[in-house]
Amino acid sequence: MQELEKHVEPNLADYDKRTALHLASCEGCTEIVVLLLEKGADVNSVDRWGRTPLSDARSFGHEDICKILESRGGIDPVGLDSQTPCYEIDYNEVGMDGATLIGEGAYGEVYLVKWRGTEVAAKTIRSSIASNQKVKHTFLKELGLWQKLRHPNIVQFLGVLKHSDRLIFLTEYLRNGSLYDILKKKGRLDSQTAVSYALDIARGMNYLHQHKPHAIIHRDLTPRNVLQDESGHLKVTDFGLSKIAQEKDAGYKMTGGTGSYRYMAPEVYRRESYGKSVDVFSFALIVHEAELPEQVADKRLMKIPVHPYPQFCTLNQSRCADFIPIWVLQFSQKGIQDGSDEGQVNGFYMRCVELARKAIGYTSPNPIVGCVIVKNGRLLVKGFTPKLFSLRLR
Ligand SMILES: Nc1ncnc2c1ncn2[C@@H]1O[C@H](COP(=O)(O)OP(=O)(O)OP(=O)(O)O)[C@@H](O)[C@H]1O
Repeated sequence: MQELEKHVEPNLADYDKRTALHLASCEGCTEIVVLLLEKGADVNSVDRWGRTPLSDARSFGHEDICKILESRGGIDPVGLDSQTPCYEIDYNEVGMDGATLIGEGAYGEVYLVKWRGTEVAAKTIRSSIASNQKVKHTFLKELGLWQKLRHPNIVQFLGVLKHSDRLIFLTEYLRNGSLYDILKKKGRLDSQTAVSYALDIARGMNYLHQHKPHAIIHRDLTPRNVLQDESGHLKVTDFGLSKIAQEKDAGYKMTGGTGSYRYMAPEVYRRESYGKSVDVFSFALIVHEAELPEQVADKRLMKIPVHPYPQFCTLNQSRCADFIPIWVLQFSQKGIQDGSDEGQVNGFYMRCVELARKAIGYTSPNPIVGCVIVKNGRLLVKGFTPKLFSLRLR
């Protein structure tokens, strides 16, 4: 303190590039941490091992100092590799006893709970999944990545519950449910709504694909993983978690019933190498499902069988990018016999097939989802009629 009073530079570092703030954070000297920050110490000074003062405060369990550093913009770049990479929330702060069950997915149940006076969603992970240490580590790593993301079309991650015998994490709560629920209720969407939804999803996905230093690939983009907020906007959730399904002995069973396979690019469930285009594949299928003509949505879409593995039509055996879900192809070949305008419906499906084909065959490093939203302020999805899909952005 005396040295600081004598105007000694607060960011002075030793041979290992460790500053006074690193030391005070390790030692749990709260007052000195506050003083150093007041005197202009760099909250994110990085030592020889890549650790910031926040990394040190976390390692030594000085929670009050962590809060101070975080409130000043402190980050923990090594956090992802530590045992608990996620922001932790005390179990006792969350009223799990009065929780309301919202739904259940492949990972476990989802509850509506209150945390600090706010309604949030608590996602519980089955013990058959979380009891495998390797799987749990992968899970926490994915959540650690999720917690760093901030975007209006991405569901906000809040933290992991500590002092809980189960693995539970909190996200913001979206009271309008999923796009799956919306499509089930409405059957089909008018073109303006479909475009606006497509834009929301595209914006969220574009943010994930532009993530640095590596793109975040969703791998399991489905209408169930797109939720709607009170204002009607859509947000993407659960990205990266399908990696768990790829862990050996993960205890994870992808729910054919929820239809994940229907939207999943073949490369993913076949565990082949893949890139951003697998999300474009899913995006394309969701967009044309949302925009199906009414008669098709009512009489055909609901009858699409859910396969444990979808049947795929091979156009060219050598490349998995040439697979098209058979139901898209069947519709395009058979047409509709229920007194509808056959030519029109056939034409629509041909465009769907074309779009799916383009999406899965897309190999350029430029994210096609990004292209969708930026072209001259208009939404352009090739394969759909420009009239429907080039409405002005809001
Ligand atoms: N943050 C949230 N806010 C509101 N409802 C949510 C939230 N997260 C999930 N839900 C709802 O909880 C239910 C279960 O969600 P969950 O993500 O566990 O599984 P899923 O996505 O339906 O299926 P799968 O695990 O096979 O992808 C869904 O009906 C979903 O709408």
